[in-house]
Amino acid sequence: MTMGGEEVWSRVAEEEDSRKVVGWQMGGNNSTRGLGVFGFANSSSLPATVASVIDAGARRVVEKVIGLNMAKPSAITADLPLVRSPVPVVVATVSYLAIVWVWSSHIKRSGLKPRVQDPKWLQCLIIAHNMFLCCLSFYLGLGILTEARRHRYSIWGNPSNDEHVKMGFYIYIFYVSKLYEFMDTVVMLLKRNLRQITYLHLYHHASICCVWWIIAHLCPTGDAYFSAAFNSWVHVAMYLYYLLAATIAKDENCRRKYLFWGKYLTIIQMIQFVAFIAQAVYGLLQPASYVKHLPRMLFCYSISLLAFFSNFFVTKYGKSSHGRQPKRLKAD
Ligand SMILES: CC(C)(COP(=O)(O)OP(=O)(O)OC[C@H]1O[C@@H](n2cnc3c(N)ncnc32)[C@H](O)[C@@H]1OP(=O)(O)O)[C@@H](O)C(=O)NCCC(=O)NCCSC(=O)CC(=O)O
Repeated sequence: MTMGGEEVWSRVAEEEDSRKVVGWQMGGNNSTRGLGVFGFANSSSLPATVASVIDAGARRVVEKVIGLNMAKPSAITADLPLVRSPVPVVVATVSYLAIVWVWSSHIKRSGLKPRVQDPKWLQCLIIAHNMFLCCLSFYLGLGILTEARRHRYSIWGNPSNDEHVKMGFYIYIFYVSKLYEFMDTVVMLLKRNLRQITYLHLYHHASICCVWWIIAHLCPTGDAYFSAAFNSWVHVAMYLYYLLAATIAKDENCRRKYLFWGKYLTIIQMIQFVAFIAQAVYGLLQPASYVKHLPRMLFCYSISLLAFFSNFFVTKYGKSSHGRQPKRLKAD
C-alpha cells in the first residue's frame, strides 16, 4: 500500500512535532529527555537544544536540591509568559550577571569615577524608574492584602488554592517585577556607583527572580501572599528612599537631613527576613499547611539574606553615625 503526498507530509510534521514535545516535556524519564535533545540536534536548531537542556537542568535542580514536585504547576499561571518554562528566568539571570560583570569591568579598567552630577536624562530615568516601582509595589501590597482578606487567610498556614485566581495574578506580576528590578543595577552602572554593586546586591537580584519563578510556577496563592505583601510594602519605602536620594542635592548636610531614615529602612528589611524565617519555621512544624519542602527553601534563603543585610548594616552604619560612606572628592 502506498501513501499519498499529503499523508507523508503530515507524518513528517507529526514526527517533527513529537520530537519537539519530547524536548520540552521534562516529566518523562532520562531516556526520553535524551531523545528530546537529539531530536533538536537532528533538526539543527541549536537555540532550541540549549533551551531544552536549560529547561531540564533547572527543573532537575528544583526537584533534586529543593525537593519540589515540578510535575504539578499551578493552573493559574501554567500558561503565562515567563512562568511556563524556567528558560527565560535562567537566561535573563545569566545575561544580567554577564552584562554587569562586563560593564563594571569596563568602568574599572577605564578608571571612570562616580558621576558628581547626573545628566538630566539620567536623572529623569532614575526618577521614572523609582516612581514606577514605588507605585507598582503599592498596587501589589494593597491588592495582595485585599485578596488575602477576601479569602479569609490567616497570617500563616494557608494552603495553595488554584481557585484564588486574582491572588495568583498579583503574585505573577510580583514575580515579573523582580525581573524588571534588574534596572536598579543598570542605574548603579549608569551612575558608575560601583560601591553599590555589592555581593549582597548581586546575590539578591540574581536569586530573587528564580525563587519567585518557582513560587509563581507551583503555588502562586496561599502562604506566598505573606512574603509578597510584606516585601511590596518594604519596597514602597525603599523606592521612596531611592527617589528622594536621586532628587535631593548631593551635599552631606542634605543627605543627613533627608536620608537619615535609610538606617531604619535597613532595620525594617532585616525584620522582614526574620518574619520570613519565622514563617518558614511555622511551615516546617506544620508540613501540611503549604507546599511540602518550600518552607525549607524559604528558611535557608531568608537566613542568607539576613546574614548579608546584617553585614551591610554593620559596614555601613557601624562606623559613622549618619550612615554615609566616605565622600567622593573628584569629578570624573
Ligand atoms: C538604605 C537601603 C535601602 C539602600 O542602601 P544603599 O547603600 O544602596 O543606599 P544609598 O544611600 O547609597 O543610595 C543612594 C544612591 O542610590 C541611587 N539610586 C537611586 N535610585 C536607585 C535605584 N533604583 N537603585 C539603585 N540606586 C539608586 C541614588 O541616586 C544615590 O546615588 P548617589 O549616592 O550617587 O547620590 C539599604 O537598606 C539597602 O537595601 N541596602 C542593600 C543594597 C541594595 O542593593 N538594595 C536593593 C536591593 S535589596 C532588597 O530589595 C531587599 C528587599 O527585598 O527588601
